[in-house]
Amino acid sequence: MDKVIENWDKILQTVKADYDVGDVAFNTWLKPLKVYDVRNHVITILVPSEQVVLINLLNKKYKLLLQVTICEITGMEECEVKFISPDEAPKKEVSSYDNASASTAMSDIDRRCEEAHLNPKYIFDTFIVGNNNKFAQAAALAVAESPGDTYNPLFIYGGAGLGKTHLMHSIAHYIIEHDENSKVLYVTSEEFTNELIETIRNGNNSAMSKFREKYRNIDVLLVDDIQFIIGKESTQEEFFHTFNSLHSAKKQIIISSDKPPKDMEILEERFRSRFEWGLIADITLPDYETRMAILHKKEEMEGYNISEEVIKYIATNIKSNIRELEGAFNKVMASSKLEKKEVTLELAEQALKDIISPNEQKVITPDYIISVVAEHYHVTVADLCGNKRSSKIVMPRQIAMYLCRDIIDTSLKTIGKNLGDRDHTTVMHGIEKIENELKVNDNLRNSIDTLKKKINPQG
Ligand SMILES: Nc1ncnc2c1ncn2[C@@H]1O[C@H](COP(=O)(O)OP(=O)(O)OP(=O)(O)O)[C@@H](O)[C@H]1O
Repeated sequence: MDKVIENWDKILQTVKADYDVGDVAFNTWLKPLKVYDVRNHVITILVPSEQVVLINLLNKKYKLLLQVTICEITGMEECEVKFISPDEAPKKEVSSYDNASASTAMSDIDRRCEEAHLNPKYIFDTFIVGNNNKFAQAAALAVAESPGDTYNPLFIYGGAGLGKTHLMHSIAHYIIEHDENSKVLYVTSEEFTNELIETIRNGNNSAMSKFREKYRNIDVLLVDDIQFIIGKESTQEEFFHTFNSLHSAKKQIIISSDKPPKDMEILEERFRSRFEWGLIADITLPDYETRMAILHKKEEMEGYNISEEVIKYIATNIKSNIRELEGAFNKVMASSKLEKKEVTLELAEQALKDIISPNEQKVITPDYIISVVAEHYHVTVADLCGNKRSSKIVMPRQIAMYLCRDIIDTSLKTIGKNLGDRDHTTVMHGIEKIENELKVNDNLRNSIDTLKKKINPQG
């Protein structure tokens, strides 16, 4: 056990060097893996939840390479590598021996990134730089290299699904990796609001002091989608004081929004001027070359080999949003797997017929709503469509049902079909559950509000 744990970093680095694994593939696939247990030559490896759907790929591409390298480095005669998802890790044992082992294997940096709720895939290495975002990327890197120094605050703005969150997480990852003492906190403005609502509801001073300590006693604060605090008075007030306190202590603040401060019509002047103190960087729509590069990177990271014709078809037709571009790519791949057919132009056209409309009007589909909800709650689309019953998955699943009905009036049957072939009565129950909860739960109302604006910013 100890030998595998002790040498885990070395094992991964050796696989990388000996088998020519590129940086992006390494950071995406190998780096997040943790040793969970070693027994009778079986090495159980914990796969992070976002990658669970891709366990097949790990088995196909990396299992053998890991087995050979583990034997080489530890001197074991033979071993069997087994990948498991966090859900399969037996709960009882996690709290004792194996948990200690797993956390030993997890580096301090990984732990801090996980605590900061950062998506391991959102790093500078996986961010494609094009004409649409090169200024924002350069500004982000400059801030990451010397936080609190040059541009404070950094204000990144742009339309939905264009990479603001990816860039913010990249900054946070970079700072955590390069400064072991830095205290970095990433929140969406929705999380900030919900936490404040909860604190106010508790109604005691110590809860409020705790909240303030959490947000004011840090080195870097990243607040995503600040536009959602507009009009929420207590949240604005609290954020204003948080901002002032951090800024005057020369702590770095990074904010994202869908518009520049000057166009945020009902933003109070005191915020507008503060947001303009530092640097404002925009991200615009990606051009054709950038869309192609993003699809190629996705193809490389997920280990596919798709014809150029199909990639061009997707890049030519999906122009407005990178989240949709990725969604279209995923849909084509899922269709090929489901129908057990090769990825051809014909298959892509068929798979995307609901998304690519002839008159180029933006179409909101149930699939798109499901993907936005999945991303928002840090779960995968496969989780929402699958059978897991943990509350972390059930609630977002019911929210997806509710939003499909509420925004595009999808029939119960179609919602069920899109969410893993569920029965219409299950869907009806899910929707009712959310409707009832909305009557009494401020946090949920706030979250649904945010999701609706994300899905249909013009709505
Ligand atoms: N330049 C890029 N290179 C690679 N992937 C990108 C790039 N820009 C965006 N993406 C991907 O597109 C998806 C959507 O990006 P992201 O969530 O960062 O958008 P956003 O601007 O924060 O959207 P929203 O305003 O709706 O929250 C993510 O999966 C992200 O990794």
